Amino acid sequence: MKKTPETLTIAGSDSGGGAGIQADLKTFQELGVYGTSVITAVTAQNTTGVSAIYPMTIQAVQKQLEAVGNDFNIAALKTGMLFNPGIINETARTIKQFGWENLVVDPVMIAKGGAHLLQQEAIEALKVYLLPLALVVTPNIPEAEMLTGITILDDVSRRHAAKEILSLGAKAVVIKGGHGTDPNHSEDYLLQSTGESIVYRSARISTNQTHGTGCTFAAAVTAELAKGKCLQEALFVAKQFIQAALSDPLNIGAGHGPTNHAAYRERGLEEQGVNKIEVFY
Ligand SMILES: Nc1ncnc2c1ncn2[C@@H]1O[C@H](COP(=O)(O)OP(=O)(O)O)[C@@H](O)[C@H]1O
Ligand SMILES: Cc1ncc(COP(=O)(O)OP(=O)(O)O)c(N)n1
Repeated sequence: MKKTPETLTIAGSDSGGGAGIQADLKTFQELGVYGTSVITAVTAQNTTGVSAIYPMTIQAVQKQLEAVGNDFNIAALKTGMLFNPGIINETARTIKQFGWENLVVDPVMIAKGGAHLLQQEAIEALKVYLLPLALVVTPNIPEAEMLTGITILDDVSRRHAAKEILSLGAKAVVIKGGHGTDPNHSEDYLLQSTGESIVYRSARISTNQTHGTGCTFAAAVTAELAKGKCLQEALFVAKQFIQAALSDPLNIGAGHGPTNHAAYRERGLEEQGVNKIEVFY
């Protein structure tokens, strides 16, 4: 009997479909896993920005988590926009209750247009309650800076920030390079609690179709973990997936358009040219 791995995303809804729950479910589907979802907030959002945020009540989050936990066999899960300390506490409590492993924490804080998707006072709750449960945390550069107070200017400060995040209890951290200053490359830096580090480097694609890159990347990692890949392999596939999604733009909307979630499946595993991923140990 065919057994499709079951996954969960705990995140906000993006009415524009490029980030949040919508990006996660599309990515899960593309990578061949079954996706369930717990919605933490509804955002009114399109490619030009976020115009309103409606957080769910803690009870609404709790009921969704229970419904999923009582019926599905979650092989891997991710968190995205969690918005406030109450939702974070409830999420952490339930993850422990159901014994869910393979947790990918994408510490979503600020959308591209500047909207705050995490309250300032929730950063502490994220650090104290959620990060210690994570198999991997996937901050972008500004999020890593907010979590640590360290300004990331070069490889040394990036490693320093990664170490600081590991000290909060996560087993691994990937500081993503989309906000980096290298005009030619985007580098994602993995540091594991074992001390092992890997750099995943791709060509930087010149495009404004970048809405939801972080959500899509973390969802791809989650899908691959659910299929039984180790973290290092899951990150490699996720980097390939996002590179394909960026290099074949859909050109939708007037602002930062969504990435193309179908590109990886449609174009296959192109490992040359713009889709080449280099790995440095
Ligand atoms: N212009 C780009 N070209 C190539 N890869 C990119 C580009 N922008 C982002 N990425 C990749 O997308 C993923 C998400 O990174 P990032 O944009 O830093 O996250 P976020 O969306 O959370 O801000 C990473 O794998 C990063 O390397
Ligand atoms: C509902 C929702 N969740 C997360 C985000 C942020 O997504 P991200 O992948 O970091 O992409 P950008 O906002 O930076 O494009 C969001 N916008 N909405």
